[in-house]
Amino acid sequence: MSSTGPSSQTTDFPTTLPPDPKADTWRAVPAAQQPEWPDPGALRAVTDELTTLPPLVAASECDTLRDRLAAVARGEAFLLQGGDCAETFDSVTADQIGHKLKTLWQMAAILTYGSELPVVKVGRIAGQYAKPRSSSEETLGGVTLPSYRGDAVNGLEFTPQARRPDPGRLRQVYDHSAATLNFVRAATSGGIADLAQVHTWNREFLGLSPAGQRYEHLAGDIDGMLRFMRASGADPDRLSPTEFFTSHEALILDYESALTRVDSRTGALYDVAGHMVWIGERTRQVDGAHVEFARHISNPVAVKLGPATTSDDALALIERLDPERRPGRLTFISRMGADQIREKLPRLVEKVQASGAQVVWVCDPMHGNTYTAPDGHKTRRFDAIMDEITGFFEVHRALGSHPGGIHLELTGTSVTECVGGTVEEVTEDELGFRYESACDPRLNHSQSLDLAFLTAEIFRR
Ligand SMILES: O=C[C@H](O)[C@H](O)COP(=O)(O)O
Ligand SMILES: C=C(OP(=O)(O)O)C(=O)O
Ligand SMILES: [Mn+2]
Repeated sequence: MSSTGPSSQTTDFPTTLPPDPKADTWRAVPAAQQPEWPDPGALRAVTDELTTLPPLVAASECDTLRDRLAAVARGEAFLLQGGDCAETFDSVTADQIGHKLKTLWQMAAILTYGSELPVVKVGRIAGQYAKPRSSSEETLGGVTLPSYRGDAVNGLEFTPQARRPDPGRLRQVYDHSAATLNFVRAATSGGIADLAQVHTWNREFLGLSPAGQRYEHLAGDIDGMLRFMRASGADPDRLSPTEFFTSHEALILDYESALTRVDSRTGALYDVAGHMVWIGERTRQVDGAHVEFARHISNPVAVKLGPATTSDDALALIERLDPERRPGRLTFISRMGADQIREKLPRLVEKVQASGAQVVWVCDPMHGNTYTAPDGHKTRRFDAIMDEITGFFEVHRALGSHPGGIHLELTGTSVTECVGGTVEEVTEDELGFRYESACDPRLNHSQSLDLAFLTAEIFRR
């Protein structure tokens, strides 16, 4: 404790201090996809309060993630990033969060074995509450209302009251993120899941269906590795998958900047609402407000790159977001679609390689493969998702770059939102059984593990 006592403004403990004007330079620049808050005074009251609240994550944890991502950029680790398209306040329960974590741990164990690399685990979790939309309005049965923009902004229910943007929700985002993060920290540090336990869960999963037998060779190899470790005196039961980071799309800049603080150790700015933040395909304009905000923070930052991205766009984003070329600072998440990745990704990778910049290359095989099923549900085919991942590996292998990771929308339960799967198939007719997503279709537990085994097989080929 500081010698001047607890009332002092500084302590020996590294702290984060209130925002600095650099957190607000985005206000002078056009910002896409911002809610039309009906009452600016109410918004101001909430963001003023948010600036006084404690950080959700520590700046030093963001630095640790940047180090881990630097290893990914060098080809020495693999990133698994996943979670809901849109978290909802109602789904902040031990069950929902626990199943999601368990699914990510299980996938990470499979991918660690497949890639022979450490897997960096990052959730789309504890802050993923805001959605960019293709259209700002939705029409149902002749009635037109504002689109749902995530629980951070309005309610999913199709009524004028629910769809009215309410800035009080931003305070609820903070509270629900804090509760989620608290549970995640307890679950990851509480020793719930060591490597052997996670592998037992994977074995149970494979035992559930005859189709699971197709992954028997991989599971058997992992058994052998665990036996080998025990025999060599390295106790796998003590290898807990403890390290876990949070991420979300930094979309609503009033919220993100209210939670941006100065790190007293270094004077650098950090967005303390999550360890890593990304800029979406709809808000990645080089001269736009989201890039302007992100360039001032020291967190690891990612940008989604859709099929219209030019190599000049990619180079300009590097210049703007990572002028100092800090290892692990910048991740590019391509989301081209299975039918375009082999054509569109190579040029971007080649030009970035030629510039000498080192970024982390990640594949989001979800957002370029969305279609509407005959019954009206938004869905994605498991085969197309796997095809985009396969194309991503092919492109990087051909160019000598590292396929650094995968970014997925998934849940830990048995929802029926994506079609297909090789272990437990979901058909288009079954989408209505358990379609629970508030926005985009997620892989369910079985499809997520299926994808991890297939990706491990790609590594092994
Ligand atoms: O999650 C991503 C976007 O918010 C989502 O894909 C947009 O969906 P929309 O095209 O239905 O607006
Ligand atoms: C909005 C999203 O993706 P994109 O910006 O790539 O469309 C998302 O990740 O949910
Ligand atoms: Mn989505």
